Amino acid sequence: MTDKAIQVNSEIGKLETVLLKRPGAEVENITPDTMERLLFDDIPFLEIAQKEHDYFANVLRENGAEVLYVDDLATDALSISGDIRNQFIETFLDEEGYGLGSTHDALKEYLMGMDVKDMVAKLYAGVRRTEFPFKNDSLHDLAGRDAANPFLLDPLPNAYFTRDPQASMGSGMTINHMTFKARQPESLFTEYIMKYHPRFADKVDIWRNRNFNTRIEGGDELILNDHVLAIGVSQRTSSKSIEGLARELFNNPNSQFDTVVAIEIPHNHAMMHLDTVFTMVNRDQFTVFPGIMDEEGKMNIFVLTPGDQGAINLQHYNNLEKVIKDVLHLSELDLIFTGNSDAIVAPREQWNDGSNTLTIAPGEVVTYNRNYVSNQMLREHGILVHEVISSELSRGRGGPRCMSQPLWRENLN
Ligand SMILES: NC(=[NH2+])NCCC[C@H](N)C(=O)O
Repeated sequence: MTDKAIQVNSEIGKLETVLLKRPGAEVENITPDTMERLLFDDIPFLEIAQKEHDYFANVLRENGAEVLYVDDLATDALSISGDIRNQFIETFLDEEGYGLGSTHDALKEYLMGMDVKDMVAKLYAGVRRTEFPFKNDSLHDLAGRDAANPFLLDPLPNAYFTRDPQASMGSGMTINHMTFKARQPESLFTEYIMKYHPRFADKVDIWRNRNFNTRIEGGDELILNDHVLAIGVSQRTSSKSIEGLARELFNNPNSQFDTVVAIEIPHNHAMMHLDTVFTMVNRDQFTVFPGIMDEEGKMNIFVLTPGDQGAINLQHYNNLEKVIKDVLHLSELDLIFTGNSDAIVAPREQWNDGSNTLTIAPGEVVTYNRNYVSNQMLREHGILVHEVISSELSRGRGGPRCMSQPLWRENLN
């Protein structure tokens, strides 16, 4: 591989290029009945969510980052040829359970008849039964389906959390098999972008593809430095995927990663990913939600390193501070607790992604303005905080880190 298209050797190096998805019609295709299945706690007001998202994108641009939009890249990649488009639609429909039959044929005809940009927007927004003249359902299409669901293809309202379908890691990426059906199609877009978009094709190491059936999501994948990762063992990422990824990274000559810190966190909706409770904001500073530790401050942490003949060594620890200091060779570590560890403020601000900071340079972060206690804590610890507006975006349970996929960060010296 001559030139690289991805360079992410830390969580904190100056952000140069970032991938976002502006919330679209998909967000208005959530209903009270589907909300839970679609992983939302409320229905955002799209117009305001878009304004907030544009504000976020502008803060990143003003601070020197190139902002790319995933739907634009997908449109470019799928515009390359009818064959690529055909293959994509066949896979998409097949994964949605329309491998053959009259619904498959009708959906395919409808989607392939669109302008590519509209087709991409439609796949994110979802396709309703009543949208196009629909011939007879076949038994195959109806059996086992929820007849009350007005959507033939469900909307993908979580797409604006671009962190999760994949994770940039060194010169490559993991393209993720996501946990819930509601999000699984999202990483198919990443796969096609990485495979066909001229900016990325043949320039990205794929450490793990989405065809594995064990789950992993980008919110759990933290790049602590050019050879150490922290990965959450969580509702969304299994120990099996972590082991598989570690094995690949330790044995692939293009990878420099030799240490994976697997951090077990509670399996629940408020803390679905490691980055909702633990993020890196500077070389020796991290945010932490106190609720991930027991009363004695302990938790389950496993450090994976290469063993003999492709095996993996595993060590168990329970003190997060000590492990991070060891793997990063630091003498001191500053842990900044969400909501100042207050019994009410900490869980409230964690719920609104108070720990989900996006670091745009060492000691410089983007956070939601609603988490004012955590933001104040960050400032008191010397961090430069850029606040973004957050009333509607936060209803999907994700913050600035979740809403961004760095593709290029300046290397630290
Ligand atoms: N990296 C993150 N913390 N992402 C948050 C994703 C939130 C989204 N509603 C989900 O449940 O999947």
